[in-house]
Formats: sequence, C-alpha cells, structure tokens
Amino acid sequence: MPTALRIGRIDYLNVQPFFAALEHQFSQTNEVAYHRGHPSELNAGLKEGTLDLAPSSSFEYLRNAEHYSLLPGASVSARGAVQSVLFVSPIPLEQIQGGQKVLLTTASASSVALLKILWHFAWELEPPQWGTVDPGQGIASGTPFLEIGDAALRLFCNPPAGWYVYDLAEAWHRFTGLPFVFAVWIVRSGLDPSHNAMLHQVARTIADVSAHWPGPLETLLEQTTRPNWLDAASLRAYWRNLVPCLGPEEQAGLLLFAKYATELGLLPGTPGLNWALTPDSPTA
Ligand SMILES: C=C(O[C@@H]1C=C(C(=O)O)C=C[C@H]1O)C(=O)O
Repeated sequence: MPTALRIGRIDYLNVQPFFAALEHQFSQTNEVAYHRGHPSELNAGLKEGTLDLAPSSSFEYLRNAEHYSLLPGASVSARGAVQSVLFVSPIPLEQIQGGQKVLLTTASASSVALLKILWHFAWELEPPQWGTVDPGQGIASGTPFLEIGDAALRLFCNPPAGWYVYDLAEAWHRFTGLPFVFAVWIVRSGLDPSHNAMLHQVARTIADVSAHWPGPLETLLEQTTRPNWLDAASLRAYWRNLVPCLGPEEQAGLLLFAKYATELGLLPGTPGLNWALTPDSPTA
C-alpha cells in the first residue's frame, strides 16, 4: 500500500495562501499528509526523512543541498521590509557593545544566519554573545533578540514601548539591493517514485499560487482565522508585501546569502541550485 506524501507546513500566516490552495485541492488522505511546525522542526523532518516536501529554511537547503532539490518558482521572500523577521532590542543598534548578549529564536535557521551576516558585514558591530530563546519569550528576557513568524508580526503590529525594532529583510535590501529568500520549497532526495505523480500535481498548485499571489485575497481573508491582535487590513498588507516567487533576483539574493554565510564560516561553500521535476532530476 503506498504511503502518503508527507508535506511540512510552516505554522505561520506567511504560507497560508499556499496551504489554503493545497488543502482545498488535496485534503488530508492516504495520499497526502500535512505536518505543522516551526521552520527548525521542518528542517529536522526533511533532514531525518520524516517529511518529503516542505517550505522550509533557505539556509537548510544551503547547508544540506546534497540531500535535497528545490521546487522551481516558489519561495517566501521579501524585497524590502518583510514585517515578520525582526531584531528587537532595548538598546539602539549603534549603542550595542561587543559581548552584548543577543538571543536567537530556536524556530529559525535562515534568519539566524541573516542576523549574523548583517551584524558583521552591514552593521559592522563587534561580536556579541549569542544565546537562544524560544518563540514569543524575547520581551520577557529583557535582552536583544531575534524573532520570526507570527510572533514577530505581532511585535511589528504592536511595537513594544521602549524597544527598537529592526526589519532584517529591509536591512538586507538596503545593504545588497536584492530580495532576501527566507524559505524555499525543499524536496527530500530519494523520494519513492510512487510519489512522483502527486509531487507533480502539488508542485503545479504551488506554482499557481505563486503566479497569482496572493490569489483571491478577500476570500482568503474571510476564510482565514486571524489572531485577535491582527486586523484584516494588516494581514492584507502583510500578504501583499511578501514575494512568493524564486526568479532570477531571488536566486541572486539566495546565492549572495550563501556567499556571505561561507565567508563567515556558517557554510562550507555555496552549493548549486538543484531543481526538482526537471528532466535530469531524480524526481522527474
Ligand atoms: C518571512 C519569514 O521567514 C521564515 C523564516 C525562516 C527561517 O528563519 O529559517 C524559515 C521560513 C520562513 O517562513 C517569517 O518568519 O515570517
């Protein structure tokens, strides 16, 4: 009996337009199964082989590219401010001293590397002392921290009094002139060929959402359960602002990210972009 194609779902509003379409077309059956998690949990699932496909950290692709291929045409990116990847600090950036404790969310891989890159190359600050914090716990720590996803969007919508909020995609865009790719659609290598037909169909839906982003927005807004801190206008603006594609500019942004990460010793080198569903890929 064939097993289901196991699709990871980032537990954030940024991928809701993709998953509204996927779940509409392919409901949870014995052909498709959805698994929710933070990006770091999906990264682990892809690496360990408990997930077959997921939008997950671009950095996970870069550090383990030999185990993966990429769905063409789709990503979670931003050209300028993203609103949901923030460095939040009780001290303004220019007053931060070397050795300052800075907490990195355990949910992320890409944004952790991005903050380290901006810290060194764009902001030219002295090395801090990096620590970790669980999502949503940063303010209580009283320490500068990195937040991503809905918890960050909440801080963007309701900025905490007395804290400075820096949007990392905006900082990256100012520094490089390129978009930043936070998530790519990663396919695990070695997928059983029995999944190929379903993978093709799922990939078509994902490419379609990307091409018509964010799709029938007003219907989507009506159908999505919003947290009580987020009004419809803010969610509309957030989705409109995200870049869901993986075109030449996004690819250039991704490769530049890999180059800086390599220079900083976060990656051994820049891998190639292996595409899924092409004639020479294992998932063709
Ligand atoms: C834009 C975002 O990007 C997310 C950030 C990720 C990371 O830092 O590894 C991974 C997936 C993205 O969904 C967000 O958190 O809202």
